[in-house]
Amino acid sequence: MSRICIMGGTFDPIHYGHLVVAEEVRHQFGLEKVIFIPAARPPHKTAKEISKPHHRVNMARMATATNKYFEVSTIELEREGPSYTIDTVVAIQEIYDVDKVYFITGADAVLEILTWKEAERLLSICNFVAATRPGYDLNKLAENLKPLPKDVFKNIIPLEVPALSISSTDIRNRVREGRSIKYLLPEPVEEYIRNNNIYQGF
Ligand SMILES: Nc1ncnc2c1ncn2[C@@H]1O[C@H](COP(=O)(O)OP(=O)(O)OP(=O)(O)O)[C@@H](O)[C@H]1O
Ligand SMILES: O=C(O)c1ccc[n+]([C@@H]2O[C@H](COP(=O)([O-])O)[C@@H](O)[C@H]2O)c1
Repeated sequence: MSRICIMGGTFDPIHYGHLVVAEEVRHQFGLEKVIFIPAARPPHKTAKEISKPHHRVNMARMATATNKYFEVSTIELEREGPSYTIDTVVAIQEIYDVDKVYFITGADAVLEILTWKEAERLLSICNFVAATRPGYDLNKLAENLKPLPKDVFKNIIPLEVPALSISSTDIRNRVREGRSIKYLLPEPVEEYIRNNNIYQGF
């Protein structure tokens, strides 16, 4: 039975914050594969702010090309409607014949998980890794997720990762304002953003 992990995100664009979290989880849990899954329509974000899926997929592919454990799946782009994680996890479990997948979130996302579709069921079929992220306090996890039964809450595994105060929002703002994005994301992605004029009009 394979041990695989999903890193879901809007990835607009993918950056070193995502990559360092994914690599840390892969190594700590001895996972065979990390599948980056760009969301077609992230449930909590409005469509007009988001770049076209093919750009986000291309950037994710470039960023992950040098890590043999990383791959990118377009599974959420092939589905209609909002990209709910519960649907993705169930589909991945069927495709890979895994018992429980690991799903990675940063602290900001996991602190809001009770607003996700079928949160309790999702947490009971997954191992959820909650990575530390600068600006968000994982110590609030127990307080925020108090309504969850204890045996479900225990499926959330907090993990300290090297702190990178990088966000896609900041990168988009920098591009729009003509500021440098060097060293915040892999060079091929930086070049792709430049060549395709992404984020200029955001
Ligand atoms: N610097 C970071 N450190 C830890 N986790 C992160 C970091 N950046 C993103 N993540 C996590 O990666 C996942 C995907 O994030 P997402 O693609 O929305 O990036 P983002 O930088 O948060 O984007 P935006 O600024 O547009 O909201 C989320 O679970 C998020 O918490
Ligand atoms: O399933 C949900 O209801 C749900 C609600 C919000 C976010 N998510 C997922 O969480 C991941 C990170 O989301 P985001 O918006 O921070 O990029 C991404 O894979 C989203 O599809 C999922």
